[in-house]
Parts: sequence; C-alpha cells; structure tokens
Amino acid sequence: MIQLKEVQFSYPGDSFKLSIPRLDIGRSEKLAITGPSGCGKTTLLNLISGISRPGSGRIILEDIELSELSEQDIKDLRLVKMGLIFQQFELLDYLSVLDNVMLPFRINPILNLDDDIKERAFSVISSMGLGDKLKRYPAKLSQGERQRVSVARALVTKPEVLICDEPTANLDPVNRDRILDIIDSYCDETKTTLIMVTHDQEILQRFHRIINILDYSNYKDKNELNG
Ligand SMILES: Nc1ncnc2c1ncn2[C@@H]1O[C@H](COP(=O)(O)OP(=O)(O)OP(=O)(O)O)[C@@H](O)[C@H]1O
Repeated sequence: MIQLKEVQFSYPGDSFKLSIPRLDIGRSEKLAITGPSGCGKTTLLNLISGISRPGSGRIILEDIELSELSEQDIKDLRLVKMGLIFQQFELLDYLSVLDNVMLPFRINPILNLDDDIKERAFSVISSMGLGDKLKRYPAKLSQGERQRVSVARALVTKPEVLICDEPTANLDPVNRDRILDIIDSYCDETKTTLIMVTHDQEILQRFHRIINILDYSNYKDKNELNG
C-alpha cells in the first residue's frame, strides 16, 4: 500500500541524513517504528504523510506518487486518506471537544460537512467514553481524555492509514492501554494500516512488524528487513 524507494532526506544546514533504500508497508499492516532519539522516526512519518518531501527517491501511496502532487493535493490526500495522532495531542484550546473532532471537515471543503458528519463525530466521541464532554474545552480534560479526543479526530474521517507519533508517551499505563485498544480495534475492524513510532517495549507485541531505523543505516539486503 505504501512504498518507499531509495528515499534520502536531510534538513537544510543539518548533518542528519535519513536513508531508506526500500520500505513496503502492506494494507492493514500494523508497523511499529523504533530507534533511539534523533534517529529520524518523526522524519520518516513526515515523509510518509507528505509533510516533508524527500531530497530524492520515491514515496508511493497506493498508486499515487507523492512527488507528483502539489502541496495542496498532498494536504487533500492527507485529509482524505490519513489520520494523524501526535504525542502532544495537538488540540485547539479554543474549540470544544465536538468542534476539535469536527475540525478536519471544517478546514477542508473536500470533506462534506453535513448532518451525517455531526452524527459520526458524536458517535466516535461516545465510543471513546466522552459522550458527556462534547462541549468541554481541552483545558478541562485529563491527559488521557485529551488524547482520546485527538484519536477521535483522527478516526472521524475514516482514514485508510493511521499515522501515530508516540501517541501514548504522555499517558499512564491504564490510559495508554485504553488508547491502544481503541486504535487496535479500529484498525482490525476497518483493515486500516497502522504506522506508529514508539519507544515503549511493552506495547510492541501489538504490531505485525517492528523496524528500527538504525537498521537502515546498515542496510544490505531488503529481504532482511522486509522478508
Ligand atoms: N526542522 C529541523 N531542522 C533541522 N534538523 C532537524 C529538524 N527536525 C529534526 N531535525 C534533526 O533531525 C534528526 C532526526 O529528528 P527526528 O525528530 O526525526 O528524530 P526522532 O527519532 O523522531 O527523535 P525522538 O525520538 O527524540 O523524537 C535529529 O538529529 C534532529 O535534531
């Protein structure tokens, strides 16, 4: 479903270089990305989601070459096909729980804002156990509740790929497991592809495949990684 071929990336004025000779991520695969701090995990997620563009190489989502898309087309593609969940939740403080979850529909005219959407947002929020907090603002939510809102916002558009950057790093084990159970069930039921950066060894058994970015710097044979 997602392919990276001979991808090279560096930041202007920085010595860091990310090199991914080959990475194939299958439909409905659950992939964990690990590696020490600064090795390029977030950078890889940014490349896959089209937030950053590689210096060279190809990134293909289904049959779409990301390099051939304009910035606007990549944004649209991200909104329609991808759900993003971050460590810091990234909620807007001045919007209620319901409005935060409806945000993807408000910022992109491609996604129609109709009554069904409001129903869907309500139903996703309720399934996270937050049905009684629709009008509450993020400042008055617990950390676990905030992350459940950001998961609801990522799932409300029915993404085909869920991209998560350490989504449970700021949560206690109970909230962590609750969030991961929600993500797992959603991906199982909808055959959604899951790509998650994590440092947490305790959750790795949830994934089909675990890659360590450091392995790519010693890359020799793609079959060693993908076989
Ligand atoms: N905007 C930027 N400009 C220049 N260098 C950057 C930028 N963002 C990240 N870097 C550098 O690129 C490298 C990879 O960063 P990245 O955030 O991808 O690492 P990471 O593996 O996700 O780290 P962590 O586990 O600490 O979050 C780091 O050395 C970082 O300092």
